[in-house]
Amino acid sequence: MKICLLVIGKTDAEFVRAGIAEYEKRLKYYIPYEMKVIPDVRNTKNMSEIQQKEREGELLLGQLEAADYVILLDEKGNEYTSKAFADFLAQKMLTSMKRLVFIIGGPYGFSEEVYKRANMKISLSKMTFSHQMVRMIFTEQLYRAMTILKGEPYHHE
Ligand SMILES: C[S@@+](CC[C@H](N)C(=O)[O-])C[C@H]1O[C@@H](n2cnc3c(N)ncnc32)[C@H](O)[C@@H]1O
Repeated sequence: MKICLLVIGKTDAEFVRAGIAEYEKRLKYYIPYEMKVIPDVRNTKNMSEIQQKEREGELLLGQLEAADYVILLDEKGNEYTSKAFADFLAQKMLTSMKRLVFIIGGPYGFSEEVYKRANMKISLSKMTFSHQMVRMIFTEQLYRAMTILKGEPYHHE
């Protein structure tokens, strides 16, 4: 199984880029992983919030394959402990699933079409993070999950 993280727009802040790069490097020892960046539509046209969400939604859906299991990172999703999230990933790895796709929304969240396509929603907290920060926090949680599954000490440090 491969894990794909779909995000919208380049990572602007250098400290976020550095954090993502660090956890991506570590994660790749455990599982095939890639972060795919969808172009930020804000820079191309003067769009309303709804138009932007819909266009981003079309671009996100265009990246998906029919067999993908799609999980939205969303404040209104189910909350997991890191251990429960690791167990969830372990279950998915036991199946014949080829690709598990996590998606982080843009500044205004997801369009209705994206919500309809999703298999589930996961919340990292009840608080709202910037879509840029979420990519770093989530990459760290993926890495943490892998170390939990391998019984490595990172989770307790
Ligand atoms: C600034 S937030 C968008 C907030 C928007 N008002 C909404 O209703 O979703 C941008 C993206 O970051 C992600 N995000 C922010 N906080 C999150 C959290 N606590 N848990 C999971 N994802 C979060 C979501 O993917 C969200 O679409």
